[in-house]
Amino acid sequence: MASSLDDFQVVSTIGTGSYGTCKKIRRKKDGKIMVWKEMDYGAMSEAEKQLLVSEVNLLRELKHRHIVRYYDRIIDRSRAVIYILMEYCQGGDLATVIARCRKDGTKVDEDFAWRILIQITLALKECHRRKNGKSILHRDLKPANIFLDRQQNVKLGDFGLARVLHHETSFAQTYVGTPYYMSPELVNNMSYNDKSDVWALGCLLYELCALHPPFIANNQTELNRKIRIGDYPRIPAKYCSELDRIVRRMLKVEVTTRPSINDILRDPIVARRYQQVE
Ligand SMILES: CNC(=O)c1c(C)[nH]c(/C=C2\C(=O)Nc3ccc(Cl)cc32)c1C
Repeated sequence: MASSLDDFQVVSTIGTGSYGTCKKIRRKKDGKIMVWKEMDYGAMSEAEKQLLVSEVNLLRELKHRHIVRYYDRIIDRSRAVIYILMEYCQGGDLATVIARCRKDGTKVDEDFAWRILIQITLALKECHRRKNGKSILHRDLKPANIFLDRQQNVKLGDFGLARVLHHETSFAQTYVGTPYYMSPELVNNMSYNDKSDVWALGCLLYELCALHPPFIANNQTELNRKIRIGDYPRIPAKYCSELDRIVRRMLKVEVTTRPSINDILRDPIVARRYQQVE
């Protein structure tokens, strides 16, 4: 039976972004804690609304232990708002973890970094696995879209909708984030592909260790130049050379020499760590 707004009680607001607002909610019938993401589609064109519907339908297909579970959607046509109901991740997001480490002057444990690498790689493997010809590329991999459940398992969230939100006429086009994770092929106006997610994963791992992205600049032109060159300092010395080597593989400027998600999982170092993490 389809959900309705009256089936839920809002507990608190847990995040806001260019897309809308995230709220912690409780289902009245059984007390189950969930999250809904409220998105105002009133300013969207018909094409964008169609894209939003197809993206949300794709979310329904993604059932994986390292992907934030999609449960349902509620459409309030009177207010032109869609509510996307998803799994609650008690550990919050990785952006908050990194900000806390920066504030406290601490670093994340190496084991945690390996767990993030392996579990997000497994999530991306599921997304890149072709489903009736449709590959679900994430397009917006960043610390704020990586979540932790109560058992510190890692979950990839906030899917696909990036294509709608970054659409040229979309209300969310007021781009709030600097695209630190933009791949060289995107800087060169080539198409997004599954190795662009690998580049973004490399940037994410680098930022998790160094507490800042690999490529930083004061303006887009300078950032694009640095990304094209692909030059950046090693991750902090406290992290082993094996982790540094994996990050360097993912940050290969040339797409053809950059590993695929399956190449990463086949890497002997990752395979050995995989046994410890899963
Ligand atoms: C400080 N962060 C939090 O307290 C927090 C917690 C405990 N959960 C979240 C966010 C989500 C959460 O718990 N489940 C989610 C599913 C999709 C999206 Cl886009 C976000 C979430 C956040 C931002």
